[in-house]
Amino acid sequence: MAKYTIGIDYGTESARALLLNLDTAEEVATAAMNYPHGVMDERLPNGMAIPPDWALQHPDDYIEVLKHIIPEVIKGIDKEEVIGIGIDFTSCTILPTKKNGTPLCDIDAYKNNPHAYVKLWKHHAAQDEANRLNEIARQRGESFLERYGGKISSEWVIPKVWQILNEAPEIYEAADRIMEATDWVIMMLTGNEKRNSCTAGYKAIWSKKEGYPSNEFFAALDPRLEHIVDEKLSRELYPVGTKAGGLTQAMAQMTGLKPGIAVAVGNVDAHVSVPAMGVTSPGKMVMIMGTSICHMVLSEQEIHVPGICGVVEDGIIPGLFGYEAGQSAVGDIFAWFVENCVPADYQEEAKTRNINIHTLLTEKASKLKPGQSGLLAIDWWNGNRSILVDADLSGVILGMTLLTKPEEIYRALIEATAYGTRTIIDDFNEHGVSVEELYACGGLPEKNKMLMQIYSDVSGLPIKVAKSSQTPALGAAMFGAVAAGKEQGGFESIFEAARKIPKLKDEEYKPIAANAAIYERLYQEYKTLHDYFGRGANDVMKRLKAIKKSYSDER
Ligand SMILES: Nc1ncnc2c1ncn2[C@@H]1O[C@H](COP(=O)(O)OP(=O)(O)O)[C@@H](O)[C@H]1O
Ligand SMILES: O=C(CO)[C@@H](O)[C@@H](O)COP(=O)(O)O
Repeated sequence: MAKYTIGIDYGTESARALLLNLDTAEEVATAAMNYPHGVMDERLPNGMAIPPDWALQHPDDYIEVLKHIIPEVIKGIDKEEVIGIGIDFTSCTILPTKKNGTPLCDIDAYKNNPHAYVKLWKHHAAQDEANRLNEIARQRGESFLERYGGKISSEWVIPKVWQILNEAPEIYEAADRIMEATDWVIMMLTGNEKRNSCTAGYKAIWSKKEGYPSNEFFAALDPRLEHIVDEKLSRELYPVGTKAGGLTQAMAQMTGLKPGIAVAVGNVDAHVSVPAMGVTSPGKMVMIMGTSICHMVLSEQEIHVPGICGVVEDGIIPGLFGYEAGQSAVGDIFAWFVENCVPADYQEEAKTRNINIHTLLTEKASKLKPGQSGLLAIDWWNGNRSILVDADLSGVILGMTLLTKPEEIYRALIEATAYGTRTIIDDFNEHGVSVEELYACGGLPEKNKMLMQIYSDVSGLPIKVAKSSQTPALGAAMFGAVAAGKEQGGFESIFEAARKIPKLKDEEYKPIAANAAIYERLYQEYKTLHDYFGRGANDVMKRLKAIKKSYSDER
């Protein structure tokens, strides 16, 4: 009898399911569904306006998608053959719930309060709280700061929860639990609150050696936060690959699966992608390239690298220190350009030729040489995650003239994101976490070869590409097989899974020397601007943002 597992990848706009044949390593079927409520960044379901920099989701969507995508991938196989499920999620994505897991936004008394909903990873409205947290942590000499590159991001658990407390204390009070969405879905699937140590490590300031920050630290932030860990989070955490429990009868009925099959503890999209590319050793950076990019590296040592998102022992692969850095907008910047800045004759040409605007712009941009447009951009359309860790920074395009063409701007934006990645690679190398090769997965490597060549030219490194178009879902399915265990037909460890399952494409991108030489000069210019706008020499971006905010405060 064949053995299968299912991986579910919860992305920003949609969830994807993948059915993996454990004997042949074949991805038998995939299915995707957009979240019915999408990303709520302007209005709540009742039409109420949401302030700027917010990004919410509806937790009911996470269950709704399962009703459709799981039955779709298991069509045609015997459900007895599916032995496990793993999931991965965008993170840090959190929600307030009652003790039994009921989300507060599903309770009439709270459904009109935006703080009762899921705060998506790219909710950037807790920057004030993050700034205060960092200030207080620095004053107190808190050792945890170093593990997180010197700063805690506004995207993470504590700033987000503190924002709830500041702006909606009644929601903080009513929440018995504040959960990562990945742990919440696992609770819904198994009935068990078994939280994973990966999200706690990267997003909630927990470490295997030191645990959470002390209650005194939380009290120094706000006396009402003193017992946040025991009252709203949990000190009981389980390493990735652990079985969280068996699939409940109700969920089995809803999805068409067999009750009791193994469900792995929750995981994160970027982190599951590392073994899903076959990477289980140092020196190789895995880039998950889509709306944003996450940069993941392993090392045998714990080194404090400034500006990264974090280093967590066992956070990606057991026995190694897992490093994460990232850019909070990449594909999203190109999407913004396509939606807002493309003239009618380009739209018309794309329509006549039946190609999408990205393809048209890329075709035109491919004819340009590095530096030929005279443009240089900074990629901070959604703030800067690494290495400045500042959501209040914004984008720049420099060098525009009356002759500047859309494809020149499009290429400059792609180059800007490549410089952002180069800054991160240099930061790791300079601090002793070596990056010698790049491994790429996600939507962008599939969609844009020019972009991949630019990344190789700008970084000066070769790039290998995943064969799977659903690498996170594949990784989640691999962890599902580890949770099921060898006896059930799964795997003994994630190392065994990473040896047997992943495949790479034959094509590999290699730097083109002539391009790399010009990009080196352009990158030096980027670095000068990066430090000028990003390190306090000129805080114009923050001043502009403050003026902009004064309008929304008036409302
Ligand atoms: N041909 C293209 N070239 C560059 N970017 C593209 C192209 N087509 C789509 N995109 C961008 O890819 C992103 C989606 O990437 P994908 O990996 O599919 O999504 P996600 O990050 O949500 O998993 C969008 O932000 C979109 O703007
Ligand atoms: O930050 C993380 C992982 O730590 C990601 O979940 C976040 O960047 C969202 O990724 P996507 O762009 O939705 O693939």
